[in-house]
Amino acid sequence: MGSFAVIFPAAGRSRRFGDASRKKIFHEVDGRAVWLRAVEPFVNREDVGQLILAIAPEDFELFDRRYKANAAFLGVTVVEGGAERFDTVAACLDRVDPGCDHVAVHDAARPFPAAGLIDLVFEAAREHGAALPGLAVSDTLKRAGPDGLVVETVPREGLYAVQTPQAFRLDLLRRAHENRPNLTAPVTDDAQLVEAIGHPCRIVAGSPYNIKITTKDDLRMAEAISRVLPRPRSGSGTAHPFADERAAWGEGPDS
Ligand SMILES: Nc1ccn([C@@H]2O[C@H](COP(=O)(O)OP(=O)(O)OP(=O)(O)O)[C@@H](O)[C@H]2O)c(=O)n1
Ligand SMILES: C[C@](O)(CO)[C@H](O)COP(=O)(O)O
Repeated sequence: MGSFAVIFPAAGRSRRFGDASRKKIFHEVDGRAVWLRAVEPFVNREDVGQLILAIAPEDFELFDRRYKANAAFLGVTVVEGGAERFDTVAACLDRVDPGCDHVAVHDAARPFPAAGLIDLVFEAAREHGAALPGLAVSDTLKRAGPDGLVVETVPREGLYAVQTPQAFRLDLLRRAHENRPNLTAPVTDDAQLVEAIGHPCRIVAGSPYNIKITTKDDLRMAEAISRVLPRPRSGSGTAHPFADERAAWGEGPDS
C-alpha cells in the first residue's frame, strides 16, 4: 500500500474572517484550535507517512510559543508558506519525503475531516490518480451583476461544491504545479491544476460537516457542529471521532 504525505496549507491571511488580533486557524472550536482539529484525523493512520503544516512567516513566533509541543507530539513538520495558496502547496511539495508516492492537501481551516471521508478520497486517489470530495449543489444558482440584479439562472446539474482533502499521485501533482505559470484563471484548488494538465479528477461524496472556516459565522457553525458530531471512541486507534459516518455518505457523489 502506498504512503500519503499530507500537506496542510495554514499560511493564509484570514482577510474575510475579519479579526486582526487572531487568524481563523488559531481560533478554538470547543477548546481546540482549528488547525489542530484539521490535522488530528490524519495522525496515526497507517497510510500516512508524513504531515506537513505550512504557516505564514509572521505566525512563527506565535506558533512556536503556543503550539510547538503539539506539532512535535503529532509528528508535524512545520514549513513556511507562500503568498497564494498554490505557492504554499508548492513549497510543501518540495519537502515531501521520498518514501511517499501520494500526496493529500487539506485546508488547515477545515476542522472536521472525517476518517470515512479520508478513506474514500485516498482509495479513489489510488485508483484514479486524483480524487476530491464534493457535494452536489442543491440550491438554485443565479448569476447576478454588480447591481445585484439577476442575469441568469445557472443549471445546477453536474455542479459540485468541492472540499478538501484532495489527494493525488505525487508525480502528477508536481507536474500540475509546474504547469501553473501557463494558467491565466485564478487558481483556487489543487484539482484545478491537475485538470489543466488533462488528468481526470474523481469526485467522491463529501460531507456537509466538512466546512471551511471563512467568516466568523462559519466559526459559530463549527461550534454547533462540534456539539452534534460523536466524540472520539476510546481505543479506536486514531484521534479521529467520526469513523462511523461513512455509511451516511455512500460511496460516490451520486449515492
Ligand atoms: N497563501 C496562502 C493562502 C491560503 N492558505 C491556506 O489555504 C486554506 C484555504 O484558504 P482560505 O480559506 O482562503 O484562507 P485565507 O487565505 O486565510 O482566507 P482569506 O482569503 O479570507 O484571507 C487556509 O487553511 C489557508 O490558511 C495558505 O496556506 N497560504
Ligand atoms: C480548496 C478549497 O477549500 C476547495 O473548496 C477552496 O477552493 C479554497 O478557496 P479559498 O478561496 O482559498 O478559501
